[in-house]
Amino acid sequence: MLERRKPITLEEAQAKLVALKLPQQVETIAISDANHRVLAEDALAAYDYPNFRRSGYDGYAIRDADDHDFPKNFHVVGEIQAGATFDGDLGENETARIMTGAFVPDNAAKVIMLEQTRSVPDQPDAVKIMVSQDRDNITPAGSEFKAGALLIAAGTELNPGGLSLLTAFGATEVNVYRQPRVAIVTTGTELLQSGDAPQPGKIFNSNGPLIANLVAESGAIVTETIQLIDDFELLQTNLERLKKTNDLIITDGGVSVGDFDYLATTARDSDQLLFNKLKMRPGSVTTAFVDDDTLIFALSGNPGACYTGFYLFTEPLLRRWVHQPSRSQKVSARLARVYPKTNGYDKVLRGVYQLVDGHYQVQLNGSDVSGALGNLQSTTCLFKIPHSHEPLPLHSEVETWLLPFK
Ligand SMILES: Nc1nc2c(c(=O)[nH]1)N[C@H]1C(S)=C(S)[C@@H](COP(=O)(O)OP(=O)(O)OC[C@H]3O[C@@H](n4cnc5c(N)ncnc54)[C@H](O)[C@@H]3O)O[C@H]1N2
Ligand code: MOO
Repeated sequence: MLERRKPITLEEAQAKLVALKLPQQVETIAISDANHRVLAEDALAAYDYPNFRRSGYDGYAIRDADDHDFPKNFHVVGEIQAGATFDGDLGENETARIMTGAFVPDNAAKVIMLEQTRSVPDQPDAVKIMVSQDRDNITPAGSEFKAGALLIAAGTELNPGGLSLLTAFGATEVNVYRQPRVAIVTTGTELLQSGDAPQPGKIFNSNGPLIANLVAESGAIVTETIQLIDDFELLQTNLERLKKTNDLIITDGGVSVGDFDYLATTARDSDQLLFNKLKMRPGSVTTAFVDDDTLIFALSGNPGACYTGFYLFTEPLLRRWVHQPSRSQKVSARLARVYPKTNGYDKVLRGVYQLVDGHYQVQLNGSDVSGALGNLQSTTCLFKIPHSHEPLPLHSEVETWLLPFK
């Protein structure tokens, strides 16, 4: 007997995923491993920055009291390299040669750039300063940050610039949200592995690497990618094993109504079935369920449907896990070419977009067939054609997701 499924819309399915409570786990990791990780607490300045008065130029430090009647000779009482300090004070008409980034003597008021000075013949301990300068060329202590100031807010995805800022305050570790651990299970007795010889009736497992790369690019950890023949016991054993050490499992294929579509049965018997039939194409069989506290996405085996389902449902959830919005940008775009087919279901098509005079324009990118994979490399967006008896007129506004990594 063919099991009847209750179809829901794309938006209803997305809302069910948004309603799922996700764990809030924080871990401490080395700064060197933190690029693209998401900060779990505000990072604050541990002290004033810079924490000493710094020279902005190579030159000579002088007192305010001596800043007049140029040109005149100064007695050079020391040389301050970047990294060194200067003990004591400058006296009348005394100066210290100073390097960019070096500690400025406490009673110096200005650094005169080297270009404004001349050596004094036969007097190695003297320098002639030709003119004064309007600016003091000194970066005051605490001028960029006061102790306790917010450096980077919690919830920010760290990048090389942010990590350099934390490092400037001596940080070696950082508290970030834990990334979800994701196992990928591709199913199908027809699947070959890359390196196998082509065989009649068989196809290469192209969705395995597709999903693995998409998961990794979304900021999650791929723990393993396995390939199983269609076998109910084998599937159950592997799911039981993977549930123990993963937050999420993404399966692919075997979720329709065929005799070997065992994932459909597994989903139906799970602790919480979220959805197993969508009022949309491609990917009408896209399924999500929770079993033993592990979220399982069962994506369609058809490559176009697998790709679309990942971006619509899986990617936003993986991003929410690490407190980030989806990397897809939702916009309204105008149809640049009529999509001539009419359909009883909403369609989410693989497209390409252009920005013309400030408006996004979108059109189908090659094939709309669920099993097609030739357009995945060049697809830059997904867009929705709502179900209708008439084709949408040219320039109609359509919901569009501009895809990341494009
Ligand atoms: N009687 C019905 N048949 C089908 C229905 C239906 O409603 N009634 N739905 C069709 C639709 S729509 C879709 S989509 C597919 C979904 O099927 P599954 O998700 O169960 O996937 P499979 O049947 O396992 O495979 C579909 C297709 O994709 C190829 N495939 C599978 N895995 C991979 C992989 N890792 N890499 C590349 N290609 C893969 C597979 O060989 C099939 O050609 O069901 C329709 N049938
Ligand atoms: O669900 Mo299927 O609509 O052909 O991808």
